Amino acid sequence: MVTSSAPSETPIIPLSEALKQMARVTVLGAGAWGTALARLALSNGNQVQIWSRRGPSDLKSAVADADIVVSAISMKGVSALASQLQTAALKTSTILVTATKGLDPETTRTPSKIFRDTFPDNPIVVLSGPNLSKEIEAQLPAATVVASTDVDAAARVQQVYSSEMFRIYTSPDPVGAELGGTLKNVIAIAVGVCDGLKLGSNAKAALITRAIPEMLRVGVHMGAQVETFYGLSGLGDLLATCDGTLSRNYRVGYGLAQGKKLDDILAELGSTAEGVNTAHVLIDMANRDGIPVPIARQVHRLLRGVITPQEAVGNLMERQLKPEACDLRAKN
Ligand SMILES: NC(=O)C1=CN([C@@H]2O[C@H](COP(=O)(O)OP(=O)(O)OC[C@H]3O[C@@H](n4cnc5c(N)ncnc54)[C@H](O)[C@@H]3O)[C@@H](O)[C@H]2O)C=CC1
Ligand SMILES: O=C(CO)COP(=O)(O)O
Repeated sequence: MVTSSAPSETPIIPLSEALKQMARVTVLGAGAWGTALARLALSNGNQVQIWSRRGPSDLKSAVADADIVVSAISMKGVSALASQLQTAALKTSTILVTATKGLDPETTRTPSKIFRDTFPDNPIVVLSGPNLSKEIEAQLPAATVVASTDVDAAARVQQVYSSEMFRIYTSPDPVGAELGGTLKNVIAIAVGVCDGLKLGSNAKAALITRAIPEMLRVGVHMGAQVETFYGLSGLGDLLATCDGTLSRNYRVGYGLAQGKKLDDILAELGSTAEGVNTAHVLIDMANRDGIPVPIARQVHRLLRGVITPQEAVGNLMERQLKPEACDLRAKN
């Protein structure tokens, strides 16, 4: 039997009881992830509707009665969507869940920060973890994190989404949870290059491991908690996304290593690979604030066509020698 809730001193609620408290859920975005999140909520007995910018329903009526609004659109649309939602006069009791993994190109804000700035009175929850949508749609077991500074809102989303096939943990660190999911996309591009060049298991292990201090440096700089990066939304998502061809970001790197053009790879994918935009935003931030991100920097140069995949590998291998110890304030 699946149970909700976490610490041992809190009462354990049988899932069947939790499901009686069904919610009205509106999912924004009918792409791969929005569709999967709508299905998960529906199969738990919730009342679900899905809104998409090209669909027939208007946003205002789609969110009017919602207890929970889940935003699962690409990063490029989040800022405009938040403004549209403001016009739609969202109720302040509505829980806003963001499932997007990206950074705003104009402001470097995460989606939860955009929603927080636009809706200061609404509970904001981040949903993030190792959740390749194809596996979720195939009803394979998965786990994720719902993170919020509002403990009750996180618990409510946990209850609405938890099932025998989708295990949900709460966290008090929304920024850490969404940054883990966002930053690993850039690393997945690097790992795709590594595999595409057939550099072997040693190189891949080194790349993934060295990515962790890099992600931590950015995370700490942006106000995230270190331990979050060692959980499902950090290390967990990094491993899932770097595992192979189910990840679109990995496929971007793999294609580049095969000599394909970025535009052709993206056209072939036909869906979102957030790591491309994230690399640009991240490097702007790293340059501005002096954050060392050596792997992301090589990915960025490769995406811009300034270096070849082989040169990216050489540039990483030939950096100045140093101790391994992970200094979060390292200068190189
Ligand atoms: N597919 C997956 O396995 C997972 C995806 N995510 C994240 O979810 C987000 C969406 O990804 P997918 O659904 O896979 O991508 P997708 O490419 O399948 O769908 C993107 C969706 O965003 C909408 N959209 C794009 N620009 C928009 C705009 N300007 N205004 C309104 N809507 C807009 C599209 O109409 C579409 O519904 C990304 O940030 C991704 O990193 C997170 C976890 C898993
Ligand atoms: O975030 C994801 C899995 O957790 C999806 O990864 P991709 O966007 O690389 O397909």
